[in-house]
Amino acid sequence: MNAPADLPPLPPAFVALLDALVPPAWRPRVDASYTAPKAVVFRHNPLRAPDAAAVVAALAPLQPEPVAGMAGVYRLPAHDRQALTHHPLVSDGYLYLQGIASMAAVWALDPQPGEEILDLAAAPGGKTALIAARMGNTGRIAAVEPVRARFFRLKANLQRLGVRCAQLYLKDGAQVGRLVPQRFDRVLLDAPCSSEAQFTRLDPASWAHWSPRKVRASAAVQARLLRSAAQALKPGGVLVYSTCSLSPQEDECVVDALLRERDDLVPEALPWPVDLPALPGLTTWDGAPLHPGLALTRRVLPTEWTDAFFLCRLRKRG
Ligand SMILES: C[S@@+](CC[C@H](N)C(=O)[O-])C[C@H]1O[C@@H](n2cnc3c(N)ncnc32)[C@H](O)[C@@H]1O
Repeated sequence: MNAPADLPPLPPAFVALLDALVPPAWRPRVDASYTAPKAVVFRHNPLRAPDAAAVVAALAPLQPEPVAGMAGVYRLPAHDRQALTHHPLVSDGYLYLQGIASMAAVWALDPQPGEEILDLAAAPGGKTALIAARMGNTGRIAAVEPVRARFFRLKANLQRLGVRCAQLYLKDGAQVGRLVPQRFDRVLLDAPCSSEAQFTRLDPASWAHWSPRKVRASAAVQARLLRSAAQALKPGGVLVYSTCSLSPQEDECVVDALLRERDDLVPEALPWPVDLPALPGLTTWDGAPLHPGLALTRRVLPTEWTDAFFLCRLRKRG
């Protein structure tokens, strides 16, 4: 493998973002995460088989390590990724590869059996399936995805994973709040974003479509979707907003704009299942103050086993 110095550098504008956001104590670990493949995190799918230990034992000779604090979640070294990805237990839906921060978004949503949940940007369906698992396939999930090819992938994934409580809608999520205002107990908006979490110096194609302009365009889409998400939420309900972007314009700034528009939403602390490398959200950016409650949001840092992720939980006043 190439030494880090021989790998292509990250885009300068992105390095400037890391300079602004990542404290010096974290920086070597964050920088190293861009130069080596990551550990593989996956979860047992209780909708296919109830006993996680029995399913995971059948992975032998692979020897996953349980992730402390998250029942049914495991980790394997990066070199086992191919073997796991092509394993029949994965293709048959008993196990699902999913980043730990991605799972934490569903922990933050905290769906309860029997509730009505909106998943406003659902494909390929990893979070929809985890919501269904947390609800024991009871209640109802409305899963929205406007991109046709991704919609059918969502449908196939949910079938493979044994999800029976989801109804799928091929639709622009920005319209949903207007069509069904104050309908859902909980709303997840895992928004389309500039996907900065996917950057790796091992593959410069990972940032080929990224630019500060793309960040601005993503932020505009996110703002429309978040407004719709807030409108679709019942009084007293919980809204989780997440992105796999590090840019504050796509994260705190989008939430800040919503909190300026509506005074019925309150940031809440995230139920945090596991010791993740994360920082509190920003309360200033680019010289401007942001809503102080944004300190309760979390920015998961990219490390050897985590991807960058932003998580925010809001409660609508009852
Ligand atoms: C980050 S991905 C969602 C990942 C998904 N929540 C999961 O865990 O598998 C964002 C999704 O939003 C979809 N999307 C893009 N524009 C949208 C819109 N206007 N309304 C709803 N979803 C949209 C994208 O096609 C993409 O599938």
